[in-house]
Amino acid sequence: MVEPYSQKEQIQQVVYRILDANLDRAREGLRIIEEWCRFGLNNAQLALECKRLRQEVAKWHTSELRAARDTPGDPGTELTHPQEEQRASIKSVLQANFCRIEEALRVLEEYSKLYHPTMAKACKQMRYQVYTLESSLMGHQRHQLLWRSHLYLVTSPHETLLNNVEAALKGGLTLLQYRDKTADDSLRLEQARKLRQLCHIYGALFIVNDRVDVALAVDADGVHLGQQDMPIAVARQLLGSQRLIGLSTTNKEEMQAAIAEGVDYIGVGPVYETPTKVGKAATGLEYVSYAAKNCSIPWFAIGGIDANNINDVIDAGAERVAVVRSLMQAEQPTLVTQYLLSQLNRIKPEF
Ligand SMILES: Cc1ncc(COP(=O)(O)OP(=O)(O)O)c(N)n1
Ligand SMILES: Cc1ncsc1CCOP(=O)(O)O
Ligand SMILES: [Mg+2]
Repeated sequence: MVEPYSQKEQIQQVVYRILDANLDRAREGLRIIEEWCRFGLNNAQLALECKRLRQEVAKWHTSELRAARDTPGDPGTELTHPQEEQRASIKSVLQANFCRIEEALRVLEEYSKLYHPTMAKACKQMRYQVYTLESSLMGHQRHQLLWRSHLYLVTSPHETLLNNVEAALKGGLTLLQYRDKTADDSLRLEQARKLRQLCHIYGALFIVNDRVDVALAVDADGVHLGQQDMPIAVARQLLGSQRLIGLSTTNKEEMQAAIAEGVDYIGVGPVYETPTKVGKAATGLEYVSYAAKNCSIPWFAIGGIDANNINDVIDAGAERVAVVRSLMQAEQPTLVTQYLLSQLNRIKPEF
């Protein structure tokens, strides 16, 4: 006759099942992240780190734990949240899976204290390593998208702000800056949050003008600073290495200083005088040509650029432009976005 499990043994079986399920969960999540690093980013270093973590997790997946598995008796297999059935972008897939791995490692850490204290310590360490991996990967994604972005919409206050931005996103915009010099902070935060959410859905980068605190509060991808704003070194300390910092420049000295200070991109202009930035002298196309020859980081020509003159700016060497009025005041922002992008993507003849 088979002896029934004692209460202690029953609890041990439950702990083993929890450990078994969460070891699987952590490995699966890591594999999902690894596939993106490998095939999506072609980044061997990040893929290798995922693989190393996967193998470290697997080391703890002993036959004793596997033997406790009881899939038919698990009421959790049928439980899914509607959000799990659809994801808006690769970013959401990655974020959801990082969350899954981190939760699984936290569960492993707590329950393995009842099983193997060394395993608990190892899981804690792995959780911190996954946080580091997450921030490197998200930083990498941001930089890749920044380099791929050729049109940058800087917003101005507008009654239909969200609609205009969404229309531009529909036209292929991948980089947005929230700029409002007069709103009070509660409106600023509310709008920043909504815009960030919109950008998230469309897989676009979201940058906040001037305000590092607002950028952090809404988990923006970065901040855009001017020459009179917070020093870059202080902003970098607050934002960390994985978020983007842009800086406005009007001449070659400012450009070289910005590169030396480690900003991720610069604004080049105002190329033309503009009512959006009253009193700021135009740099002209000369500075655009200088940037084309000398700037090693992404740069955006800005100031008075529209569908009529974009080709002059492109001919002066610009591959990326930033606009306010051209899109914020457009009747059909989707069409204008598509037009500006088509001009920026036009193949230049090689001489
Ligand atoms: C892409 C880009 N370039 C330049 C600016 C101007 O920034 P700044 O000089 O700080 O002026 P304000 O925008 O704060 O008035 C920008 N915002 N974006
Ligand atoms: C914020 C800023 N910085 C330099 S020019 C400019 C405004 C550009 O606005 P517009 O595209 O409407 O001329
Ligand atoms: Mg500023």
